[in-house]
Amino acid sequence: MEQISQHACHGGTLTYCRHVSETLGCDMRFTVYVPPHPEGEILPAVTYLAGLTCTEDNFTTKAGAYRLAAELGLMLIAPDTSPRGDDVPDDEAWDFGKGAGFYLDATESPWDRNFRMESYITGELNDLITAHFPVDRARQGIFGHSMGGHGALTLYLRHPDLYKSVSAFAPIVAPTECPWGHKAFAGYLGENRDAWAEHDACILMRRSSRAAARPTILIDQGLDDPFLEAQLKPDLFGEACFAVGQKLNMRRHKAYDHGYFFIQSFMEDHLRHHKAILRDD
Ligand SMILES: N[C@@H](CCC(=O)N[C@@H](CS)C(=O)NCC(=O)O)C(=O)O
Repeated sequence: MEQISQHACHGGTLTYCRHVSETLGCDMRFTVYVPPHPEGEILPAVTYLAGLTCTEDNFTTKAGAYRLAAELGLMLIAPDTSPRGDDVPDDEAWDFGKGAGFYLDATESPWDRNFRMESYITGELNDLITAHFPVDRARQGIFGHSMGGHGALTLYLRHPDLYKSVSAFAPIVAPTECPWGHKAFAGYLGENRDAWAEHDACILMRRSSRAAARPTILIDQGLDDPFLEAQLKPDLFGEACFAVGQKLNMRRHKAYDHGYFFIQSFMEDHLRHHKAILRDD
């Protein structure tokens, strides 16, 4: 792993990193914020998954998360949204290919060689961060925005031993029922709908048997979000949670759109949500 740059930030350090990913077959970048902490202490960590067209830098520069992360003693990890580089296949559209990895492992050619973001985030990246930063592997959470909200919800539901807390801003909750999801899943997973179902937060929630034992899930959604009706459909997730007894705090906010001004407005509540669940008992 190569350290690209390191910056003092609210008493802690923000590090931009680059490494050769074996899982994705390309160079990848990510950032890690380490809050001020006593020497030798290991810390709870929350991974943020960004949305379509984003890199590791959108959250890092626009979410306004680090002042409170410093106060709460939370590590924050911001990966990229897809494999990168000239050798990685791409699509002309902004909602498929690079910048649109959808946090799953593709099975269709030519995407299956590089587009393995689920294995990358939950495996290789997690191991790399544990090796280089003071993270408590047993106290990790995940959150995200839009496509990254889909990633956070599905990786949380698919990897319960890894992630203990989850929240999302304007998530895609039912990719099997919206145009972004149809396009991505058909491209990455082919036409097998059983494979699609494995990456749909609503279906995973309805199938889950441990909902009552899980902590509350926090979701914020702006009501002036242009993607709300056609792509995001948060009510479907509300119905799925209700059906299985999952506690859900879904908040709808008048006037807020889909962007990072919305995200930074509610960031504090998300960090406090994760800290409360990841507390050191
Ligand atoms: N294709 C449009 C929309 C893309 C979009 O809204 N992406 C969201 C995630 S779904 C985002 O976070 N964009 C980057 C940003 O706001 O910093 C664009 O590039 O303007």
